[in-house]
Amino acid sequence: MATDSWAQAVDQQEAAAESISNLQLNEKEDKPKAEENGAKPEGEGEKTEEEDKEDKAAQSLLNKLIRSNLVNTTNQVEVLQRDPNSPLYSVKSFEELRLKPQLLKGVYAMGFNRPSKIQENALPMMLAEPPQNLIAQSQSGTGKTAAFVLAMLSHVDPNNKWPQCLCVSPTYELALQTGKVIEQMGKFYPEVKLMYAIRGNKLERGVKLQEQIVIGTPGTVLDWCQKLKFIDPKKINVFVLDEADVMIATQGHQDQSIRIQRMLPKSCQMLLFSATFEESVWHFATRIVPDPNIIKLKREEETLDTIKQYYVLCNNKEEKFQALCNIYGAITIAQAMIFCHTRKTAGWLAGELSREGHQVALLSGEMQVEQRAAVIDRFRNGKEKVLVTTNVCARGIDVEQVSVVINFDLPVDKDGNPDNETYLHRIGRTGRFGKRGLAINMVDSRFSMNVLNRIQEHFNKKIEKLDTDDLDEIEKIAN
Ligand SMILES: Nc1ncnc2c1ncn2[C@@H]1O[C@H](COP(=O)(O)OP(=O)(O)OP(=O)(O)O)[C@@H](O)[C@H]1O
Repeated sequence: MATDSWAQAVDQQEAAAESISNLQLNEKEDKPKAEENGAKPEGEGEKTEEEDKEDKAAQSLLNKLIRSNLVNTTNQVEVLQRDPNSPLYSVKSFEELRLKPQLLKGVYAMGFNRPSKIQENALPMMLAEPPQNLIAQSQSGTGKTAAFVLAMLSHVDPNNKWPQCLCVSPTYELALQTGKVIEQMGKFYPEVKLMYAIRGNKLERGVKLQEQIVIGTPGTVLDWCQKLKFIDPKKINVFVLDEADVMIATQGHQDQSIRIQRMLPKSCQMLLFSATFEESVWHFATRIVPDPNIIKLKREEETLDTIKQYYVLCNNKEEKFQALCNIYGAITIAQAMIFCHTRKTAGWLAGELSREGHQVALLSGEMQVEQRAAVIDRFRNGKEKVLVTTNVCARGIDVEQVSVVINFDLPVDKDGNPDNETYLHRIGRTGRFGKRGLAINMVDSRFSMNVLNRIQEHFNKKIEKLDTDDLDEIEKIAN
């Protein structure tokens, strides 16, 4: 998807300060032919699900909405200190951090008993005197937000009635989510006030903010510092840039963030967080954060080792549906996720399945993020047994109890090449959920057979053929 259209989407969203649904723009009619053949979607200016995938901001928000606790990982944190000779502190308890009592109370009230893996190292660095700069990368749900919120709250002086901490987030909704964490953690520290620098928030000219923490989107924060002078950037002593990987998807946001950073004093502590760390994020991070300490926590690797993989040969989507019914008729499936390439197929399939009497949940790109979060929640709680979805909606979402994954359409990128990474995400398991699983791929054309073969080669794991007209054969795969 072109960066420009994404940028435009974000700008519109900020301007309207409305719901996240504005991010799902202008979907035109799907092209049924391409979809039925399993061929790659052709699109001139058409926004397909694969392009929606780029919608990282919505994905990130979805993850936040459905996450109720920390993501566990057995990987070790990697720490690169700016000064390798200085001792490396890590803490195993929040007491060791000598937090203000009202903050410690806030942390415990949130149900945190001990620092998360990334917090063990990040918190001592962020709270050190003199302040240290930090670039931290770890997947969503590992405790980054809680860490920098605690650092901001620790560094403000509530007696000073001006902004001292500035936090920029890629979208209005993400800023609000972080704001909620600030409010929760600062519950017993009511002297500290928070202000949202987002486009819908209009202040009178000439006002000087009295709130100690300002959180907002880059464009508005820049305006408030530069043009409108609501904030004196020279008095900021902590600058946080959150979700750097989402931020850089918009060129405008990158430039604005850099311009904000340049207005801040040299002594200001700079902190940058990202869920991923590709080259472009790294390049941006080093422009925002001089002399950084670096903390990285690797994602847990997914593997196909404990998964039995099959494919079924069909001619069209009706046959694929029939094959699915045969599978359901032969084996007991507690919960399954079924992936389709387009919203249209997903909608059709969900309808057919519920006509067959299945309790089906449908996740679709035109749903608002909050609605999607609610659907995932219901499915997780077992209220529905089948979740039909396109890739974009379910990306990065772990539903531990799902034992069967069906690729009604195989994952391909926008050029029609196999999307191995997505295949692994859908089907693979991390060590944590090391249960055995079953994956069934529907093949309905020479094109999709070719995709399947290439996926097989890529992972060097055999995908067995399954005859869904043979009930005995299907029964065997469940054992
Ligand atoms: N030390 C902790 N103990 C228990 N729960 C924690 C701790 N730190 C954070 N959490 C909780 O874990 C979840 C994820 O934390 P947090 O949002 O800080 O992670 P993140 O890495 O910023 O992820 P995201 O970018 O998706 O928000 C939240 O529900 C948060 O309340």
